[in-house]
Amino acid sequence: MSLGRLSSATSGLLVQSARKLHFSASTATMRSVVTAATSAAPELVPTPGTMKVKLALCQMATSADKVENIAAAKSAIQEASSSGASLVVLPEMWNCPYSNDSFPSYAEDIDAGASPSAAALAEAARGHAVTLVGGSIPERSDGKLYNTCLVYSKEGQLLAKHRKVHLFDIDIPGGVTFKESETLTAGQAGTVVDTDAGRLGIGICYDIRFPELAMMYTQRGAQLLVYPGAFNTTTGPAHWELLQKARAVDNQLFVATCSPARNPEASYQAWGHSTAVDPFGKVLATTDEKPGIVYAELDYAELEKRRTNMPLMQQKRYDLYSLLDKTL
Ligand SMILES: NC(=O)CC(=O)C(=O)O
Repeated sequence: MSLGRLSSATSGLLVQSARKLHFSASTATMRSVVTAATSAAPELVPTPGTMKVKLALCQMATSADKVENIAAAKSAIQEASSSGASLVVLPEMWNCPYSNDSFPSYAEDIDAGASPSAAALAEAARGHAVTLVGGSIPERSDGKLYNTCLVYSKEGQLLAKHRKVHLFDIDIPGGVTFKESETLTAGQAGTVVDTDAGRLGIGICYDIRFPELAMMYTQRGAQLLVYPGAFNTTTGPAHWELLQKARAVDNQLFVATCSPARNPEASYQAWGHSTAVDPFGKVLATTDEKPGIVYAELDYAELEKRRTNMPLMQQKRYDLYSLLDKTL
């Protein structure tokens, strides 16, 4: 399945769901609402064949020096590959400090071929023959900025580009205040991509808080959800692991996150704790806030096992959920 077809199919799914919601809301009688709701069960795309994958989550130290950050990314990919990883993940915003002051000046135009960060990722993926989920970088496109993740094949071919769809705009007094929307624009589509390391659903950081996105990826047959992310010292201890376990258990698939290491000098204190969770909610591997690489062995046969033991997908009451707001 090509990226284009998967991407447009996924965004098609979004549009389709929106249409269904609109239809239910504008229907006058309960009878017609019931008709709409009973046809709401989504088509489930089967997961691809099973395989075992060695995953590496590169919790890089990042600084204000882009050249240094690119060199650090290359060296982390090389180390991960030398340790036998076939799937390598980088953190959110690995080429710059995580701040609205930095995003515009570090942004690169990927589509115009003017992106030293993207060129380095392609070269490293090809040179070390790894599937690479290249964290994210600020992308400039048509006068707008996006928080963008690039996925490369082991031949160095760009397979997918995911722009963070849920921007991180929060205000927790005494904790953390951040408004990505001051500089960034939200992406408009989800991303499911077939790779040599399985079918991946891609989200970036705050995207993990939205179960609907993960659920749609699951319906498209994803085996692993990958979230490059930079939670912080307020939300990290409270929600980081909880959300990963929740997405894994709700959807009975693997979840992986990759954070930058904490930089005590930075205005934004990243939580770190890059983690891999299995379909039963078990933490396979994790770390603290310091730089390092987290490795995990993923066996996609686990999805089938857990989904047979506990057939949640078949037991869902799609016929009921969209009626709850009418009947409660
Ligand atoms: N940085 C993010 O996008 C998300 C985050 O820190 C949180 O959800 O908490």
